[in-house]
Amino acid sequence: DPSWTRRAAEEAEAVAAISCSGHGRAYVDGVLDNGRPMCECNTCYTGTDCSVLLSNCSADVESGDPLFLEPYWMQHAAKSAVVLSGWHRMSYATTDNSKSLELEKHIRTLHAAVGNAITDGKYLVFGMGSTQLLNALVYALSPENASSPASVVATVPYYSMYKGQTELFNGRDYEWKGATAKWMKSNKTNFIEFVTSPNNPDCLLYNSALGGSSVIYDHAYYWPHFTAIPEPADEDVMTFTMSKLSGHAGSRFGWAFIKDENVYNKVSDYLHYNSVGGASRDTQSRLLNYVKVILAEIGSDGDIFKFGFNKLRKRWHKLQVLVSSSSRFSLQQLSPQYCTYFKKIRDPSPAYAWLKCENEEDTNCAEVLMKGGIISRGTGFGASTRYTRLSLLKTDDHFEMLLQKLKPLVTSPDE
Ligand SMILES: C=C(NCc1c(COP(=O)(O)O)cnc(C)c1O)C(=O)O
Repeated sequence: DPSWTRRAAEEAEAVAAISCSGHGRAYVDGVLDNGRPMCECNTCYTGTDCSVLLSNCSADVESGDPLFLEPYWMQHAAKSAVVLSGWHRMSYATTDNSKSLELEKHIRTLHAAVGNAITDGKYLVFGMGSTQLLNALVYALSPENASSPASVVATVPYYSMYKGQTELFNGRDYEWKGATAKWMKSNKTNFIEFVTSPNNPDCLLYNSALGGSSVIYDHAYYWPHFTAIPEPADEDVMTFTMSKLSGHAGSRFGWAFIKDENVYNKVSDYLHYNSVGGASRDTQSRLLNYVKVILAEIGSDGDIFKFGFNKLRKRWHKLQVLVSSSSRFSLQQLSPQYCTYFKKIRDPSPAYAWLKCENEEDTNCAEVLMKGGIISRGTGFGASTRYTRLSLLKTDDHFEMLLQKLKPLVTSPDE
């Protein structure tokens, strides 16, 4: 029947037409209420159509949930929709981590077009989120049957996943050894260093601190949304994620470029035993379409990087103006920088605010904010509790709620 897609298309259109008052959205697989998917509301909004603002509700800016890009895809609904047949790619991973060769081609083309990575001569592997690839790479870079395990380190403040994974998976051949600062004077062999650039939580561009042989460059945020691109990254091991490129965190898709074939083969072995290959084929089919849209819109008014940069630049500016109106808090220092993508010097547009509580008595900054109705992330970075992280990546509702709750704290009589 040539119109077998009609039901799916009509259902998708009907659900997309459910407005949820602009403070939520409905999904085709949402919980049904009278046969219609319910609205799933942004934090602090409720009601069948998300039109009710809860009083006294905390601003939740704890996670780097990239919903700031949701409006972009709503604006590109027709180009981004994908219909998959019920028999779409039912097989297990066949060869080479069950990678979509078209997706591989388009990802390499995108890096070349954006100019944020050199991918020639490097193997590409897909993972269920770049999170799955992080431990796969630690395993692959650890020496086999070495007399002592590799030391896994990162520079403070670091993304908590590195420590959490390394300790939980507790491999024989690697061990979490904390901050690079502790090891600067030691013998650099048998270290695996995570370098996050731009960094999470302070959004600065980082290089290796130890200068050792095994470095995992986590470039989750090395896209023009979040930072100037001074030059293409060209490292032996680099990870990226669709979560921060297109905002599709729920699709669980990340990738790594790996120069060394032996490391690539060990990562592939890990993925086979961990999940019979990396990311699902359904996810790859869906995301291939999004990469095509991103590529097609580069340089036009529909350029996702222009959308993301402008959104985050404005948020950062508003937050800076508010925080600088008092001495109670301070933010990380970010400077305008020349960007090879936009071909101009551009303002900062960080994914996160790394907020410091300056008052002597405010030793736990996350607690100070929590009392003021703001949920932030104050632990896990290896840093002092005088700092806490504010996510700038969520919806407009989340960001406006943050400003609303932060204002009285900044101008509080406690000062
Ligand atoms: C969502 C958050 N971090 C995602 C993240 C990830 C995870 O990305 P995934 O591809 O979605 O698994 C990897 N690397 C860095 C530096 C990250 O910050 C967060 O910190 O709240």
